[in-house]
Amino acid sequence: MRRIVLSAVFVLRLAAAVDRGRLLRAVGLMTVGYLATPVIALGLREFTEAALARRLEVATWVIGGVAVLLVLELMLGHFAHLSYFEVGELAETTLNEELVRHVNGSPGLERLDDPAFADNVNLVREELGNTRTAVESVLQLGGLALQTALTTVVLVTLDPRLALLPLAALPSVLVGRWAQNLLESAKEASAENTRRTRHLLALATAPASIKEIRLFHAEAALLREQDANWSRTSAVLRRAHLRAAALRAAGQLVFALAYGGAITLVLWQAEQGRAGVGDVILVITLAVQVSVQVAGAATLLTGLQGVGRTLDRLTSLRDHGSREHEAGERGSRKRGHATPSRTSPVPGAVPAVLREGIRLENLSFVYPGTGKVILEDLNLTIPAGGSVALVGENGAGKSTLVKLLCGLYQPTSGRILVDGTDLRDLPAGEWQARVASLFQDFARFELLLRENVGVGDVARMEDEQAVLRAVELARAGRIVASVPGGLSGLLGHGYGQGTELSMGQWQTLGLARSQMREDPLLLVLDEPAAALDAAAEHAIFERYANLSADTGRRSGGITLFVSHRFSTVRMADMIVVLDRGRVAESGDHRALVTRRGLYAELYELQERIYH
Ligand SMILES: Nc1ncnc2c1ncn2[C@@H]1O[C@H](COP(=O)(O)OP(=O)(O)OP(=O)(O)O)[C@@H](O)[C@H]1O
Repeated sequence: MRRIVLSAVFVLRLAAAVDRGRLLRAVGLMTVGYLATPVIALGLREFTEAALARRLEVATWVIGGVAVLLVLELMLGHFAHLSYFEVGELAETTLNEELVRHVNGSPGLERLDDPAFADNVNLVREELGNTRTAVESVLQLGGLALQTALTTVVLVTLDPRLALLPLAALPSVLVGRWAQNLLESAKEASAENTRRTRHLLALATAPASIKEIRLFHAEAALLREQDANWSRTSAVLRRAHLRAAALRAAGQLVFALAYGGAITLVLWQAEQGRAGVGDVILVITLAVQVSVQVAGAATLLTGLQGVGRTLDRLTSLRDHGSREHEAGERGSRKRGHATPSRTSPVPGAVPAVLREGIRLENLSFVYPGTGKVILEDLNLTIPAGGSVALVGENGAGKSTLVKLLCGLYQPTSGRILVDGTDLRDLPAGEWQARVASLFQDFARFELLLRENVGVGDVARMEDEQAVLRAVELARAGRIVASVPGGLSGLLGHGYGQGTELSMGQWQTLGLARSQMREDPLLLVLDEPAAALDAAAEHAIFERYANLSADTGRRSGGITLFVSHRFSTVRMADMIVVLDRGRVAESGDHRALVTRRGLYAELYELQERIYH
């Protein structure tokens, strides 16, 4: 019950914060509407008494009044709905924004690797839609409470024993909540199975997997697996539904007995001459209203219980963020954040121009929540203004190193020094503002083409010249020409009939995105040409080698790229070979070939295959 009360208070506060005026209007309209219902019952009693006594004029006036009240009840409900519906939408938008803040609330990705956090995010995303109706539920509950109170007063004026009628409705409410808890536990117990069933359905219908599924004729196997999953889930749910139905029936039985008792009591009083026919009609009408009110309240309470759970999850996301923040503060105090750096003019400030470069000192990394060492004791100096190629087998740790350099993860031990300052001591947001990137798993922003590219530098997203320059640098002009509407053309089928692009074209736009920031201190291109043909990749790297020399001269910026194609890798000023999380060797192409180590072996192997 405490959770429901807290949820109701939270929802009302949120609604008042987003639109106090609309909320008050809805409360006023609903109060009048809800109070009309018991008054209608009183009117019906007066009408019956007047009609039976042949006081036709009074009967006509009363029934006219009842008709007006009925219309008012419906109209006010309708107008109240218009108000609270909009307040509900605004409240949901506010909570959506809060969710987005929690997911993106830290510069790193660590929180998304925490399974509990990721699970909560998924559940909140699925359930947030329900909070839209929470404002309505809370107001309706308030209205029902008022209505029941007035109904009880009217019943008590007839016979104090009739006050037991609304009380007799309480067991069905309590039992209803118990039944709901049973259902929720069953849902939670089968949550993993339900998610698996949904995942299988998504696999069988998503454009990304459908080609392989069709060619492998895997749809029957997927359906069988989905059926088996669903049978397991539905067995658990069926048992819970049966028990919940039995409990609810028991609760309703108590009320049914009280309902029968109330009618019998008033009929007996009528027989004794202590109550009129109008009173009998009044009690029958009010008893029906009480049962409707109680059933309504039980449903609304169940809904609010669900909203309470969503809010609990949101709170746990919020707490997660605070804990992370406190841990970060403690960490930076421990490292003595205030110690002035030797090379950085302002302690903790991102340098405007990179002078020395980036140094890795005994850098090791383990993904949070896992025990596997991915990078181990890396020591490396990447000079300012140079281009670096990272090579190594699949799973060697190249992308992981890239993510660490971007400040998306913190080293488990060791340091990354930017011109001598520990990256952890630089404001993460400021560092990331000087990083331009294209990741292996680049995003397909299904937006306008201008936005898809411009998001690489949000401040200049609408600057057509800046976007065109980035397009030109990435050689994406032909894509712009082929999309109807050019820069203003919509991409993808995500929410409209935009132009669908090939994988290589999406990636080329990703490249353009990475060119939006001028003079980045670090440009990372993680297999930026995996979806491009060899000639296009070669041309792009040649261009980037020249560009990085330009950027290097201006800002000392480093261009770091990951590639498996050695014909392009050889252009880099420095090549770093990673082998199972360690630096196997580093140097320029000539030095590494002369060394006749792992690089020379892999290079010669590719040369033999492709020439
Ligand atoms: N978010 C993550 N959580 C846990 N482990 C991860 C995560 N991302 C990557 N790994 C693990 O880290 C290891 C290195 O992955 P990484 O992507 O850095 O390799 P890579 O050298 O870039 O490989 P590839 O050439 O295939 O892209 C892999 O074994 C992978 O399973």
